Amino acid sequence: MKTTTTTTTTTTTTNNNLESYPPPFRLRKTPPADGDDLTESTKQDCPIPVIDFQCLIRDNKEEDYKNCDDKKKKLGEACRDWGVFRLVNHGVPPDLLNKVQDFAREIFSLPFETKQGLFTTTPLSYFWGTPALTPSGAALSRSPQNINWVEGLNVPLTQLSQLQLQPQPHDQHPSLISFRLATAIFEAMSKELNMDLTDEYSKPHLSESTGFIRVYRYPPNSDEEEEEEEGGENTAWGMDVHTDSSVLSILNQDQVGGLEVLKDDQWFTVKPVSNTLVVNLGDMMQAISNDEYKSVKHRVKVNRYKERVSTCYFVFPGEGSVIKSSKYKPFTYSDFRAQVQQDVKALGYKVGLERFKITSTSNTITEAC
Ligand SMILES: O=C(O)CCC(=O)C(=O)O
Ligand SMILES: [Fe+2]
Repeated sequence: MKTTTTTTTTTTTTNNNLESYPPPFRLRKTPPADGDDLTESTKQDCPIPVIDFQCLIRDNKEEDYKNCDDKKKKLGEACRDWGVFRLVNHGVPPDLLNKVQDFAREIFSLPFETKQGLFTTTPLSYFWGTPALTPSGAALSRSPQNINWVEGLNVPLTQLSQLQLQPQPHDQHPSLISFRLATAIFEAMSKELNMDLTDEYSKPHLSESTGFIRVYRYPPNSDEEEEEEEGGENTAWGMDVHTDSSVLSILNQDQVGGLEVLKDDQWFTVKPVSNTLVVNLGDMMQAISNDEYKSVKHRVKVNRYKERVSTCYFVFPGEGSVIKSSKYKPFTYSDFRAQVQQDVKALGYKVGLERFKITSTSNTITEAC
């Protein structure tokens, strides 16, 4: 079934500036003449749950908004059944979201060699071919056969103010807006889970200091040879199937589409809808909720003709805050991150929460293989 898609002010174009891409990504293909060049998946219906942010915050203030009750219930269902939802009425000025993306687009459009050398003196780090980075922002290496069709910019939330974004009034600063939004969503979830936020362990579940913002650019891929080999299917992945390590990941995507989430062994496209954000629950949220909520498996497909840009804010617990859960042995976020880094280096993939799971027979860590 075909559904209508609203368009944003941010334009998405076929890139003629091929030298801005990392060399393996410099493929070019002209979009079909009828202009119908979005992926098939962006034309499908989108069943991802929709959550009204205004209702979540009203509920936190203990006000009696009867018509919000259903929406609160919906939050619980979204977190339990999907691990992802679309957030509407989120209150983040669209101008600000566009500014961040436009700023990143300008940097992405610089020649590849310039981007590689530019960031020794700025808080930004540039990476490509993998989204797996060390804590200092360097890309973990990948084999050439296994590169992700993506390049990105990473900036710690605490250093965002050093970037030359257009000046904002103090309380409108992107880092403050991002953290406030994440905190409000987390509080609504904690309430839905009947978690006691006055508990000494609960407070540092979200920290401003460990969060980072990433902007990704996914170059188009329409490699004819790959298409023939795979019977017409485009085999390049912007991002392979994974779960986020975060508590929450808040995502703003442009109109190209390609993000897919897994539910009950079925893949669903998260259709781009302007002025909405996508909230993914990450591994930390799954652990904090004793596996009641789930960390959503997701992946990113690349478009054949158009590059895609997305911005993502990842929010984590404080480095040393202990995650206590009935399902996992206590661990800190830094323990978790170190384990992920070790697994990616040694095995080529993240094992994740399984590493910390309490097994039924013993309290030892479950081995990956
Ligand atoms: O670009 C996207 O839509 C998703 C990015 C993502 O999944 C990630 O960075 O973990
Ligand atoms: Fe992700």
